[in-house]
Amino acid sequence: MTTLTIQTPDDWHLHLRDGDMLPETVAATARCFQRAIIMPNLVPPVTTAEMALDYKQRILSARPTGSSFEPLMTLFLTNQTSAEEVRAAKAAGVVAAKMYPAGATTNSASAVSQLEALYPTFEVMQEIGMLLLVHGEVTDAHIDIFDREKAFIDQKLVYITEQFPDLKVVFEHITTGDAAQFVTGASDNVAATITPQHLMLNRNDLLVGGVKPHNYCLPVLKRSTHQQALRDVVKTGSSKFFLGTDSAPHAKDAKENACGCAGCYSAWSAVELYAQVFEELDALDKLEGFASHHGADFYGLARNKGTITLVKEEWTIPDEIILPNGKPIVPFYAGKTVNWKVKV
Ligand SMILES: NC(=O)N[C@@H](CC(=O)O)C(=O)O
Ligand SMILES: [Zn+2]
Ligand SMILES: [Zn+2]
Repeated sequence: MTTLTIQTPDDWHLHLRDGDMLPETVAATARCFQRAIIMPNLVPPVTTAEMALDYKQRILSARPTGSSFEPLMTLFLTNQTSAEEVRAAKAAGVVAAKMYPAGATTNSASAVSQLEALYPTFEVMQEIGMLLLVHGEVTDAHIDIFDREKAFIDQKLVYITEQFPDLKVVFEHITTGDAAQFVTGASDNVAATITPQHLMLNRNDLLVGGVKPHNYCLPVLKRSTHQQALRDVVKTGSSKFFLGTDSAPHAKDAKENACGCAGCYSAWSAVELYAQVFEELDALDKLEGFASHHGADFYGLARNKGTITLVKEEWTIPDEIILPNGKPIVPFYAGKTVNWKVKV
């Protein structure tokens, strides 16, 4: 196969950041995605309906001329998020609320430390049809970083999904066979996003032959058996799994640092890298469902009308991207060859 046309895809997990970064990040995603779920972990985080609407305007203003890209906004949950705020967000068109355990990842210091305090809020979300998106890792110091996703399932997610059976939950950026198995066995109200890096890489790609800071993201890459389990589950074509790049840019000097930031900036090549993975799996016929159907269906939104065409064509991801402020970012898979390209 040398060309592949699919309905226009959406990115169900994306970090665009803010300010100076927006012209770069919005254009990179709008090149092939129609919509994206915009993560709210700014500084300060997007905790109110009003902040979400303001942020949405900044994103819309940063779109390239002629782009019809649609940001879908989310609310950042804290211990204090009230049911009223969630209702106001829903009325303002916010589609989901994001739960980060406090300290789990980038800019999550003010996130949730008392999950139980949010149960009345979950009750309201369930009632009004606001989705719950979770960064599924516990943060207890004594839990090994490679076990934090599994511990989150056992300690939190089983309980949440049982107590709130009508709440739609997206288990974001899953990294383990345990998560794939949990989601597969859970009700139709539970789904998951999967990133390109967790399908393509395992922890050897992070740690063997020198530490590779540009492959460092959270949840951290796991052993190859988990990578294989994620590849197996997307190959099934199950509608519970869909595309979420977790494209998460950080300045080059913040990644190549004694205390490097977590996040891979994959927007430049994400849809092509997914195509490469599905081709390796001999499952290119499953790409469209994963990229363009399952997410919209789960969110209860219409599927996109347009199409994109991928062409079998080798190209090399740039070593660096220079932001308008002169700062470099190293994209995910920098300097490496990709064998599909979106035709523009
Ligand atoms: N995935 C990451 O490694 N980083 C994300 C945060 C997140 O999605 O956990 C970021 O905002 O940088
Ligand atoms: Zn996360
Ligand atoms: Zn993320």
